[in-house]
Amino acid sequence: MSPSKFDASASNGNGLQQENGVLDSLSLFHTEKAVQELLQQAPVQGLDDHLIEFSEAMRTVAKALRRAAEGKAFAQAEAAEWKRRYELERARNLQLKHKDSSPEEHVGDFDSGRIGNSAHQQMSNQETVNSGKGNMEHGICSHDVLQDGESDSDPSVVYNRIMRKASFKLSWWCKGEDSDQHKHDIVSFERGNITTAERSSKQISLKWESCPQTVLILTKPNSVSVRILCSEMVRWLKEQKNLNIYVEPRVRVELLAESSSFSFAQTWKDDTEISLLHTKVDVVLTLGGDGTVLWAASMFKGPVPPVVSFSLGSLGFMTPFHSEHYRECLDSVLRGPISITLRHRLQCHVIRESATNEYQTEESILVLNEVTIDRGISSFLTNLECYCDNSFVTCVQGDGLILSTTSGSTAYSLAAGGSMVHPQVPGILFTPICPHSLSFRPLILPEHVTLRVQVPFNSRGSAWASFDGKDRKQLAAGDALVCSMAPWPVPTACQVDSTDDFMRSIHEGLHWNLRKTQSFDGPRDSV
Ligand SMILES: NC(=O)c1ccc[n+]([C@@H]2O[C@H](COP(=O)([O-])OP(=O)(O)OC[C@H]3O[C@@H](n4cnc5c(N)ncnc54)[C@H](O)[C@@H]3O)[C@@H](O)[C@H]2O)c1
Ligand SMILES: Nc1ncnc2c1ncn2[C@@H]1O[C@H](COP(=O)(O)OP(=O)(O)OP(=O)(O)O)[C@@H](O)[C@H]1O
Repeated sequence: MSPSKFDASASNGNGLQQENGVLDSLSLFHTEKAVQELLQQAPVQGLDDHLIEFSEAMRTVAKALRRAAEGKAFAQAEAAEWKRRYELERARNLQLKHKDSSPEEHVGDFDSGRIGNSAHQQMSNQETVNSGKGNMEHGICSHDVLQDGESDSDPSVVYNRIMRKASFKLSWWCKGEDSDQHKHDIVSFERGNITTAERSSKQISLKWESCPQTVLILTKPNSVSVRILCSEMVRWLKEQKNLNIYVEPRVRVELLAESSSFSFAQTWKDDTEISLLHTKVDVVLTLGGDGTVLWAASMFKGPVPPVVSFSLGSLGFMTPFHSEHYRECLDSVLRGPISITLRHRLQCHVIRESATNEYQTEESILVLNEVTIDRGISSFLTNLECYCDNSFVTCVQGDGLILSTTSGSTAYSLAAGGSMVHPQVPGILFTPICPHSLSFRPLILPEHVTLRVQVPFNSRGSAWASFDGKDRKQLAAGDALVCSMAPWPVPTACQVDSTDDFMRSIHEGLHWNLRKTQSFDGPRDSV
């Protein structure tokens, strides 16, 4: 036995306090490392059976500790979300209190109309608070007036400015029913009788309760046609609709290079300002292909304003609007109501092996299409242990695994043999990539599960996770990726409704089931 192996087994023995059943986590950390080192060494002839048993036990302990770390990570995420809600609520109460004490001032502010644009080339760092009546009061989601606080740092900021986010209401829309077709405001499961009358797959409709005032335009880079359309659209939105317009810093530079008259276009300076965009922007417009929609979604790490996507790409699965008709389309969107597809996103946490003791995860990443765990440049099969709510699912040995949303079901997952699923279906697709097995079929799991993909210690190589095709992260042996449905979907505006748009996309974009119709001419069933 080599000296290192001897040391490892010795330290393992010391670290386990088996007598009273209490595990010293720090010692375990070293123990686990030692076991890994031990396992990485070539097997020695006649290795003691007890040592093998012992290393198996160590693996089990390591797994248990990792699960505890993951549980903690989720608890932290949940606590952060509750804290955020609490702070919103507190800010709202403070504001209401303030309102009560000086009603005229606010009525005056409210009536003063749109925001002055001139001084706002850069988005201010102001804290924006939601004075709405709580997220769930009016429906699935409802926004109310937003008010900017004061900034004492930036002299270009106009003080006491009211930044109002347009308020809207989402409701189920039952196709074929008369009246004004806008039915129940909110799904309720608290009526005593269980019915399935209000199915989640019904069309969702967005009705503005106050006029949208601010749009964010995101564009595909390096495209002449996109650049031309963007400057035309920015001008039209300003001159005809008198809207506040945000663009990316790159786009603002391009606009100003074209004409200094675009100085009204606002932008942001840093990530903090990007993180506040959702509190200011009423509608997001994308000019590009599906990649631009993914880009838009990735800018919002929390709630996402309604997204209206103009098609200037090759496929355009999620871009239903034709850019030639942008005026009519925007007229109708700004007037409302709009049919909406609520596209679910997945929230992914990478949990490092070292997090076992540190109880830490990296910042979570939200994906609109999918997270892929593949073998990267490694020539070995992936070896991915998969768990669903802690139940073992399977071990993926092949090129990798795709965990996809239903929106992403028509992207990479489709290419790997997964089903195409209507984007309004709340589920998570579990699609292997080139599995080296004859019996591995893709799965679709319910929306509420938590999936964990673990690179086992005996894996020959690392795995790589990529998020909507971007941000590759290496997963070494012992690392895990934990994934569940995010609470912030991406509301995308439909051209007709979510089913019609989906069908049109699979027919026009993918030529689904295209076949020449068989002629009547020929043999027939005899009667
Ligand atoms: N073998 C494959 O099919 C494959 C391989 C890698 C990545 N992708 C997909 O590309 C996406 C990234 O897109 P990108 O535009 O940044 O990269 P990209 O420029 O390489 O485009 C990928 C293609 O996928 C299409 N696409 C993207 N999302 C789609 C969706 N939800 N439904 C139908 N088609 C969709 C795009 O229109 C584009 O034609 C990834 O999320 C992944 O789904 C697919
Ligand atoms: N605003 C943006 N900033 C940076 N990158 C972007 C932006 N919008 C899109 N991209 C990236 O540019 C790439 C191409 O974008 P997009 O998919 O929209 O165009 P396309 O490839 O021409 O269209 P299609 O996907 O329909 O073939 C994508 O990888 C996307 O992530």
